[in-house]
Amino acid sequence: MKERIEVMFTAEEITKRLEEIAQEVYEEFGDEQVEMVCVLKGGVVTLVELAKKMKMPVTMNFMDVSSYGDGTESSGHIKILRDLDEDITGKNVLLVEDIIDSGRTLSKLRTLLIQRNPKKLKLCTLLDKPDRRVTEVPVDYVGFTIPDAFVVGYGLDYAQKYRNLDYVGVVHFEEE
Ligand SMILES: O=P(O)(O)OC[C@H]1O[C@H](OP(=O)(O)OP(=O)(O)O)[C@H](O)[C@@H]1O
Ligand code: HPA
Repeated sequence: MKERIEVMFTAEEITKRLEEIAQEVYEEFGDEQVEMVCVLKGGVVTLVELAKKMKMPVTMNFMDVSSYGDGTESSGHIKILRDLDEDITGKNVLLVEDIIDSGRTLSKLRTLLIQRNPKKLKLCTLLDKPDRRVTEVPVDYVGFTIPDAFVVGYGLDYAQKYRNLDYVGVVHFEEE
């Protein structure tokens, strides 16, 4: 099988949407400092690109959780592989993800971070796939709502590949 990638959102469309989200975030936090928390690995591209558009002072921190193997199916388990290295108590926190699918990852992370008493916690995802939702989670900023298709690019992978694409595309699996 070989993979063919069909463009869903171009680099320009994503950039424009992230600019809009940065503006919405500014309307929420104003000039107060925001701790941007990235969920590795997929969230890293969105976090970096969004951070460049933010108008207030931001700091960055990283968590690594795992819910998927090498394929396209959720394992149903979330493992914290790396935790934040700073306390978020009393801070404005913006959790940045690449995609919400079943909702398990973000829901679990949200519960975990709320227990640490941030001043405010807002959730942002580049992509939302509501058809696949198993666990509801309130998301504050959504880049694009997409149908149930397996997508790659802009941080998202298939078997660890394609994270570096500057666009988001649907993967089609074809006979060689
Ligand atoms: O809503 P869910 O069904 O929980 O799926 C979403 C999660 O799955 C992907 O991460 P993955 O575990 O594949 O790790 P990665 O970011 O390192 O690719 C994605 O980056 C989200 O974190
Ligand atoms: O569509 C997807 N692509 C890549 N990783 C994912 N993790 C959940 N959904 C997806």
